[in-house]
Amino acid sequence: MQFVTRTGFHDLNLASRKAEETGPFSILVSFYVIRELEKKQESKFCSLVFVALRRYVAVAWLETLVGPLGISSQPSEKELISCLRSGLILCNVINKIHPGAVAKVVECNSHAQSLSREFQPPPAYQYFENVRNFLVAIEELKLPTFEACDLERDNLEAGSVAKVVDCLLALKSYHECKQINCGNGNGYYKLTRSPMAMHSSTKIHLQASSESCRRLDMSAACDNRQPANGEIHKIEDTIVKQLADYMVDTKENINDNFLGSFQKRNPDSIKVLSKMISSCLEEQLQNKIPELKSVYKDFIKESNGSVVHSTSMPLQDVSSFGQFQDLKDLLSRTKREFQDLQSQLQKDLKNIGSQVEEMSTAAVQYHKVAEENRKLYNMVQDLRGNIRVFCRIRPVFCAGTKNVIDFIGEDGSLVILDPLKPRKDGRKVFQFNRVFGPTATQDDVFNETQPLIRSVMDGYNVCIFAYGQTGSGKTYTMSGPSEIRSCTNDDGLSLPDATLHTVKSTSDVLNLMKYGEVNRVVCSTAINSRSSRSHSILTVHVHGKDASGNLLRSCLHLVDLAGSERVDKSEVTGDRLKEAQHINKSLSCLGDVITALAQKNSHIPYRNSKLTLLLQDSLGGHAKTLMFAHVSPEEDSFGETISTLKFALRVSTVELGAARLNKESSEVMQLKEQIENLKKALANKEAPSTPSYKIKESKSPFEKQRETIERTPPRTRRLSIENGSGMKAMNVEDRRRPKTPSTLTRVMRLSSEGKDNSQIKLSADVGKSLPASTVSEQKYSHFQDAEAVTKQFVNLCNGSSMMEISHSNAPRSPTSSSFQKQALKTDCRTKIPRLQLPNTSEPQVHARNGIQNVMQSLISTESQTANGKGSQIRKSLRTTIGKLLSGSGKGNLQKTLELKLPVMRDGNFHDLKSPVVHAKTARRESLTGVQTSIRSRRSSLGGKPIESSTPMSNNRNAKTPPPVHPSAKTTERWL
Ligand SMILES: Nc1ncnc2c1ncn2[C@@H]1O[C@H](COP(=O)(O)OP(=O)(O)OP(=O)(O)O)[C@@H](O)[C@H]1O
Repeated sequence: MQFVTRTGFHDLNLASRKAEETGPFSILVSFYVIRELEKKQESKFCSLVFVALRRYVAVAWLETLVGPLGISSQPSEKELISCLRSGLILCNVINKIHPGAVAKVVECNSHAQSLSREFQPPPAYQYFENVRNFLVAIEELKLPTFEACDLERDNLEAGSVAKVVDCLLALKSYHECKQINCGNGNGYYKLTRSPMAMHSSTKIHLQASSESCRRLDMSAACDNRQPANGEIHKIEDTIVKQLADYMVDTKENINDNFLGSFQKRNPDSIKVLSKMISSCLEEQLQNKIPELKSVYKDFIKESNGSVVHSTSMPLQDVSSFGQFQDLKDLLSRTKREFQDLQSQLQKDLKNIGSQVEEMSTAAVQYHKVAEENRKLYNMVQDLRGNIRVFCRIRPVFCAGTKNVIDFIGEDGSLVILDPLKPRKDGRKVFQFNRVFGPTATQDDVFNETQPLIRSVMDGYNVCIFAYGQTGSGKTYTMSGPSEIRSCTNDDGLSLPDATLHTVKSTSDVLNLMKYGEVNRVVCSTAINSRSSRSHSILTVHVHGKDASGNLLRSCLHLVDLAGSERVDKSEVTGDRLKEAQHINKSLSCLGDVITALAQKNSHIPYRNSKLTLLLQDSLGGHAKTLMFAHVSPEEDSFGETISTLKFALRVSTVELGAARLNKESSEVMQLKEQIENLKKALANKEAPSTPSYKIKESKSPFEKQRETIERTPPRTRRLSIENGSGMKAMNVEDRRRPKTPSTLTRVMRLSSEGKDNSQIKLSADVGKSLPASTVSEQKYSHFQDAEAVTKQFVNLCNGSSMMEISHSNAPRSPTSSSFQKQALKTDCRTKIPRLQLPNTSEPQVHARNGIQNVMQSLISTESQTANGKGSQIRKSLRTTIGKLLSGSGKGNLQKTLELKLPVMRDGNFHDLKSPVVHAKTARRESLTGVQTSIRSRRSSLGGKPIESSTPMSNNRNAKTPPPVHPSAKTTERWL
């Protein structure tokens, strides 16, 4: 507002002072100005003006009771105090309101005189008595009082007159209230207090006296005045502006003329102003009371948690009201702050919630990743073939013995404390795949071990061995808590050599274990009362077929090693001492082997002890190996414990390579069987005493084929499953002889029995033309070349590497065939004796394909054995069989067909399965656009199809075996 901006503090004082000096109307004007100033928070100015206004009101009221006071109607503070100093007026006033309130009023003889002699102070004792009695009466009425000395001073203190005025106005309100309510005390009385006093007051007087009827004075607090209408509002603004301008302009000269001149200039405005101020006051009074009532109730409610039930509003004094306002402000401020805090809290909670959500998501992902890591780690471990190491700690037997085990982690960590060192320095940390504490049960151990046992059933070799100090619980782990051992061999049972027993049930295995334990020497030492004096190895061989007919061969070694022991501790002597030395020695050898394996040395000293020799396959092969490292937790075993754990750590670093599955597909098994049969047949041929091969009269296709062969001696192709020695007999001419296609002697007939035409039966009607109805293009095809057969053979193989076959570079040319020596190994250990096959000298033998050729060779060699000429195994057959046995060509397994060939067994011919590639034929046809004719032939190496009638010289696919030194003994291994 213009006025405010142009009015400083000095101006406010001036306005206040001048306002005190103006008449009633000017008071109203000033009051209005005050209201406006209050709006603009010019509180000091307002307060000063308001103090003056109240003083005038009080004086006016006194005069209505006791008549003229002899001072002006708008007296200064000093005038008022001087007037009241005798106390006579005060006593008269209160006696009028409350008769007898001051029983004895000291009448001053000179009172009348004093009225005429203004400003003459009466004797002190007089007014002192009166004032004191007045104050007592006021106190009894529980109205605001003042100090008697407030009337004594000539130099008035700030606020002292205000107290006197407050008291008078309170008395006035009381009087009015009493008049209204006829003295029943339940009404309101209006209590006013000087703004100065309100601001300085700090106490809240919550008095709900039934006697005192109190009312809140709204005049000082009202800031809610609303103009009656828009016109008034405009005029009001104009008046205020003019007043302000005037006051500022005249500054020092605001006096009684102020309003006069103002009225002159704005005669209508004065009327309006008067009306406006009156209505304003009334409105304020009427409107503010209920509003404050509710505010007050709210305040009480919020402060005390209780609701004030009263028909009349409990009154406080003015100071209480001021403090109430302050508290209200404080409350609203606090509310706002609280709301801010609440909203901030909500935000923070929201943020925290989202952060927690993020963290939980991250945690879930972390767990997933951790789980995946664990799987991958295990996978890597599997691929590397590390020996798994479990550590088991047996319980402490002697209570009170210090335990060296400090911590056992779920993740396989183990912390050992050196008893001779302080805890901080003596901690040694180890990490294994799993650590079983003293409370772990056999079930716990078994649950962790079970997957390995399952692996045995899947065809893997598994070795589980228990290592550790004597008495640390190896036998307990491997055999369980049942203690069925016997130190003696009373029943005479002895197992001098290990033998294999067929077991059909678990009890069979347990019985065998019992046998082993009975046979095991156990004796008492200073460390273990039932100390095992030997290693115990139980091997379970598993042979079986899975649902697909694949053959599984695996074994499980359960090794309970004798414990390493310090003889000074075990206190053994004599034979026990020797046993201990042997035990320690073999364990030391085991340690050497482990060290060599861990360091990947080229030489692994397996042969240094029977133990390591026995465990060779498990430690250096492709088995799955698990070690249980056993430790005793006692303090005095600390040295051995550390040694065991270090050894176990070294073991855990040994890489065995990926475990190998010992599974043979049914096709491979059948092929092996064929080879076995062939070997037998060849052996029969070779044996000089063996009678010549007799062919029974039979109407079977193969018998017909054999008859045909006899009638028309075929140009057999030399086939051999041979070793290098077979090359000695290789005829160079034979090797150079070109491959000659045979006449149509072999017809493949697609079997319609198979689900997908996957079986082809070979008809051995050599030399016979098949009826057109059976030799159709769909059902028959030529078996082109031995290599084609052997390639299919390879395709059928799913990777057994346990067989060893020697081979030489045999020629492809279909020359006279003969079997040479062949060496066959299974399981890398079982060696099948080489077969020496007789050579054939027949130059014009028809070429035979694949296994069929082998059969033909077998048949032909029957009559040619006497010639003593060595036959050759074709290089291609050998090579492909080699590949087959080394496991290549798995991928085509699904597309392969099976060839059934008749083989001779026990003097009779039986069907023998051999593979052919139907899919390959189809592919060839699709690529060349030429359908495979019965009469067309094709080199297995991709040569062009040739007619069966093509002269031998035209066969460009014929190959000559490379020259080989006769003394060469080349063997190749497929592992
Ligand atoms: N986990 C276990 N809980 C309860 N007792 C156990 C445990 N491990 C071992 N023991 C007990 O400790 C003693 C020694 O165990 P055990 O004979 O298996 O030790 P060891 O390592 O095979 O000894 P040694 O090498 O001398 O043959 C036995 O009495 C056995 O019952």
